[in-house]
Amino acid sequence: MTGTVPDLKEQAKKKAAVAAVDEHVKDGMILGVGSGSTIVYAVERLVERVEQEKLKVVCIPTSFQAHQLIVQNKLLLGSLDTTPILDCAIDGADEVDSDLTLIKGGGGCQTQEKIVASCARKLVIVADYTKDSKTLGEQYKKIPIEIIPLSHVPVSLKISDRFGGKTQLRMGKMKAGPVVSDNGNFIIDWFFPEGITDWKSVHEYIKLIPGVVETGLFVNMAEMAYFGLSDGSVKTVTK
Ligand SMILES: O=C[C@H](O)[C@H](O)[C@H](O)COP(=O)(O)O
Repeated sequence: MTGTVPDLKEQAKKKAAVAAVDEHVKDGMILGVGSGSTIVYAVERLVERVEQEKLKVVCIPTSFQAHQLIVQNKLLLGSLDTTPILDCAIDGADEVDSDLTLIKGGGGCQTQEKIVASCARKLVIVADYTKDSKTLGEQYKKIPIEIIPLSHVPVSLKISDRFGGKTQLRMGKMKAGPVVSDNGNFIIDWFFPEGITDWKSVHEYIKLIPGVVETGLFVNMAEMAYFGLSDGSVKTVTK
């Protein structure tokens, strides 16, 4: 059986990504391109459709990774400077609750992802079945928070004093020292305690702590989520 579970998960990511690109991408649109492993499948499908249907789609990246995917696949690269209003953004998530509140930033990209999503008429999430939860924390136990480097100790203290739980400065795997985001900042992972329900207030409180750049909580932003399931089907949830 070893090896079949990861394959199922990859298939589920791909199914969700293909379904979302097929339903939401239209000729002439400005599209936000998210970050992470699921979005790679969305870009693959986008490339197929652009080639087959001769679509003109301007792509706005949400990270260095997304920028590279767009450039390497010879898609049309745009920016928020020239196109600050997007028709749609397609992105992954680390966990999605039944209200479509999201945890994002497992790859440290939540700040640019949130900026791009905030400029889009709709945010569509693509994910596999392991991300589909009733409440946040069922599967993913932490909120990634991007911070200005010198603030990591006071920000961590303020979060754990107010809400409990435990914070951890994200450390590099190949790099000595902390992970540095695409914006030159650090990431704190906050392992939150059980029982939190008002994620909007949590986000607002943390966001106002000096030094915090952005949280990985996306509240009232996603309009629709596509989850690839283990049986090969796709579940959609609409706000
Ligand atoms: O920082 C990373 C992003 O928020 C990703 O969209 C998120 O971590 C989901 O990534 P994946 O599709 O690899 O699970």
